[in-house]
Amino acid sequence: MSHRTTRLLIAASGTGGHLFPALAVAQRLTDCEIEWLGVPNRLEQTLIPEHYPLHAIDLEGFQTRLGFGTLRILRRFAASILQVKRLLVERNIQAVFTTGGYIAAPAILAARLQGLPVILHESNALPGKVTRWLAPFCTTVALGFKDAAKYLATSRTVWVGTPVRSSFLEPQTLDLPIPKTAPLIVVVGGSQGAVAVNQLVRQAAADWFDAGAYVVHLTGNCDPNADSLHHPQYFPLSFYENMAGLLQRATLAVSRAGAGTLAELAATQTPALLIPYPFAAEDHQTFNAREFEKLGAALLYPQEELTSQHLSDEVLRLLNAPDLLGEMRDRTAALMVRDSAERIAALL
Ligand SMILES: CC(=O)N[C@H]1[C@@H](OP(=O)(O)OP(=O)(O)OC[C@H]2O[C@@H](n3ccc(=O)[nH]c3=O)[C@H](O)[C@@H]2O)O[C@H](CO)[C@@H](O)[C@@H]1O
Repeated sequence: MSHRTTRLLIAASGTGGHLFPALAVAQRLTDCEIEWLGVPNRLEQTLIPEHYPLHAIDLEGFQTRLGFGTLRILRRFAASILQVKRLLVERNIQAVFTTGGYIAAPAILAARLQGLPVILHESNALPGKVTRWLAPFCTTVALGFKDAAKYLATSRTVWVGTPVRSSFLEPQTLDLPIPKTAPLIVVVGGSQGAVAVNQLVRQAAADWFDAGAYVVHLTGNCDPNADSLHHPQYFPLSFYENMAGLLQRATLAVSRAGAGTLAELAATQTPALLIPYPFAAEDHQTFNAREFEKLGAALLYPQEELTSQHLSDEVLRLLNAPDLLGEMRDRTAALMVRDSAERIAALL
């Protein structure tokens, strides 16, 4: 029997929020030959397994004002489209999948120039600029949040949720010395950590320790004070692989509102106190967080209004309200699509 596998290019780059959903889809596409498109010096260089050939293009963000330098950036952008187009031909690619961001722009345009189908996954409640501009060129735009469709009225959209790594769908064990019955607060700042949240947490944590809680703090590797708090109930880690095990065990998460982490919080039904990154493009994390807040799955705290005392009190209030935590946990169910990766794989 002759067997022809589909050759697919995945364009996903930069942050965990773009890479992990793409990896989750790739894991499900066992009968495709996958090649990866990224840029030099970003997370894909360490995260993408070797069995996906990784091609890097030199792409400068075009989040720039018109003026001096614009022409140079446009010229480089045009060159990057041609570079991807050449890659599509040389590697005999038949379809393109992208999770948005800058890398999506040359990938989508090159695919269309080649007449290839493109599936774009947009995980945010407020679709990014590249998605809004280029969605009409895509065969289908798969959405993490239902409401995002209203920004993409002229495109073909379908709600699929946001894929999480397959480890989230099975119970995992947590390899940290935390007593079984102790409340566990997990602090997540996205794939790069969140220095402002880290500071608030370090100031707020003393009361949590007094209440018997443990804290696993994912600090990222850009925080100069990451090593400044020491306590037997406190585990600071710059990056942790076993997010599934950690969030499954967590009593409560204190988190930024990146779409990737939110999908994981829903998958593990972890109640959360969300502090959106105030400088995210077009404040999109606040839009994400509102989707959780309006269903009662999380509480939202704008960073500029939050003091360490308020954070400390709010966490203690929740830890002392098991019924409320239980309700929040139940409400995350409406936000979780268990077969999100399979739905995207089916589209592809
Ligand atoms: C600052 C910023 O603009 N971030 C954006 C970025 O995601 P960014 O990567 O910042 O954040 P996300 O929450 O989407 O994803 C983080 C990912 O990293 C993983 N992780 C994190 C820490 C750790 O120690 N171990 C680990 O595995 C998380 O489990 C998650 O899968 O793209 C997302 C998708 O477009 C957006 O919604 C975010 O707003």
